[in-house]
Amino acid sequence: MATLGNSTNIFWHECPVGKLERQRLLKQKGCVVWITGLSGSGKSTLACSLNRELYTRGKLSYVLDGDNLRHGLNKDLGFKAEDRTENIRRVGEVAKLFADAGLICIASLISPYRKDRDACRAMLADENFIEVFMNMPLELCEARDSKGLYKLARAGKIKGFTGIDDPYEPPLNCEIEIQQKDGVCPTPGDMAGEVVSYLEGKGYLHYQ
Ligand SMILES: Nc1ncnc2c1ncn2[C@@H]1O[C@H](COP(=O)(O)OS(=O)(=O)O)[C@@H](OP(=O)(O)O)[C@H]1O
Ligand SMILES: Nc1ncnc2c1ncn2[C@@H]1O[C@H](COP(=O)(O)OP(=O)(O)O)[C@@H](O)[C@H]1O
Repeated sequence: MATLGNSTNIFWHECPVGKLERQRLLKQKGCVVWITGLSGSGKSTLACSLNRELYTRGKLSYVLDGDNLRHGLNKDLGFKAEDRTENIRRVGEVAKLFADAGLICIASLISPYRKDRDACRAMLADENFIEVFMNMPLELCEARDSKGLYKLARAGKIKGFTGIDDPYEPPLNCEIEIQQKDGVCPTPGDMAGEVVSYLEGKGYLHYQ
């Protein structure tokens, strides 16, 4: 019996089919690929490209995209610091469930605060949390401005916009960093390929 947060008198119920059996069934290992970076840095692009590449290889993955989750699970949250923290905590918990289900869970959120990302890492066995930093310059993200939000933020019409008047704390020890080479951004396929190579090398795409 335990007390956790506001929940009292609660018990953990173990099911007979466990993570190992699910992984054997799927012939892969469950993990979380956590993509962090500024708005417009290419998080959703990488998430979708990686999702497609894994599917092509017969591997099951699922994308948890920050923007999309704010249409449902997280629609009660805004962008002040405590809301972002709760947003990341919830997605971290959901991602943990997907990884436990045996899937390669791809979470793509700005997740601007280091302590929030580290808290998600701490929810999983360390090697099962693969942090991917979209290290793109603000100038590039702002020039892309695919949703017109940077323009609104610069005009003061959106307050607390990440990179403009709200902080982004880059990872200190991420597993993968995606950046421009000679001023050129890798293609979506190349970005996905880099993550697939990492997963392959660490044995996530097989189960023996
Ligand atoms: N104030 C402010 N700051 C940053 N982003 C904003 C803001 N207001 C709205 N948006 C839009 O919300 C998307 C980011 O949602 P996330 O859930 O990923 O953000 S966070 O991780 O909680 O910081 C983000 O989507 P992406 O561009 O895909 O990153 C924006 O479209
Ligand atoms: N590697 C890339 N090469 C060229 N354009 C890209 C690349 N990644 C993203 N983009 C473009 O940049 C814009 C923002 O990408 P998006 O994936 O929506 O970023 P985020 O999810 O981080 O906000 C989109 O118009 C997208 O097509």
